[in-house]
Amino acid sequence: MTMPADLRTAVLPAPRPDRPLLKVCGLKYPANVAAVATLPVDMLGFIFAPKSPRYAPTALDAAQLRTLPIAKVGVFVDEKPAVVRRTALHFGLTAVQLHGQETPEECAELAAAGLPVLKAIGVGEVLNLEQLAAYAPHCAYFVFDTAGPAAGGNGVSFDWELLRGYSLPTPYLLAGGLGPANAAALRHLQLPGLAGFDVNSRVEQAPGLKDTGLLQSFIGELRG
Ligand SMILES: O=C(O)c1ccccc1N[C@@H]1O[C@H](COP(=O)(O)O)[C@@H](O)[C@H]1O
Repeated sequence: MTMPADLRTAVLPAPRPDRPLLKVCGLKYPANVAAVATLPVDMLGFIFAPKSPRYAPTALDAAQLRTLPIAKVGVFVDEKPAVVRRTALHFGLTAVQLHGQETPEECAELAAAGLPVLKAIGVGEVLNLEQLAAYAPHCAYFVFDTAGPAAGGNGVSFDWELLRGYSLPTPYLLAGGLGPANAAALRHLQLPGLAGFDVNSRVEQAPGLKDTGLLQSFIGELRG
């Protein structure tokens, strides 16, 4: 099942030379989705992992998402590719973020079906870049997130210097505990391959409910 082009309401943004991309992840309430979509952000993320407190499908409005003219990224954890494709079609997702132990072959299968893949990589005290090479040809972006007790949304940052030696051609979003507390550091952060930032639990009032005021001040501080 290939994603029909006419059901896609947005394309996944490419890295920009003038500023870092910003993805706001973990949305679920339609009014909050609409409010965040008016901010100068590049991608919205929706969690389709049942164990997450940000699990979105029961609250989301599929018709709203299908027509929202912004890139929409569905986040899945070790989900069957057929289910990922069906969900993407139903909600009009632009791309999928695979946040579990998915293989390069699974990434390749979804990319071949017309769904750009963001592969999340949990980073601990070391980062094995050699293991990532097999994913690189099939992924639009990597998402480097802190390894932790939950698959994602742990709200904790890792040592970004681990990415200083990054040399793969795939750009990446930095994730893990990003928000107002580290906006100033992010503003000056320069790392090879860094395309932008992914914010989630540090910019919300409650799981799945983003704080638009906090986001506005974060964006202001990030972009100056
Ligand atoms: O947010 C979740 O609940 C979640 C659940 C399962 C997979 C991924 C999830 N979120 C992703 O986690 C990172 C970092 O989030 P945080 O800033 O540390 O809260 C982010 O990429 C989300 O996409």
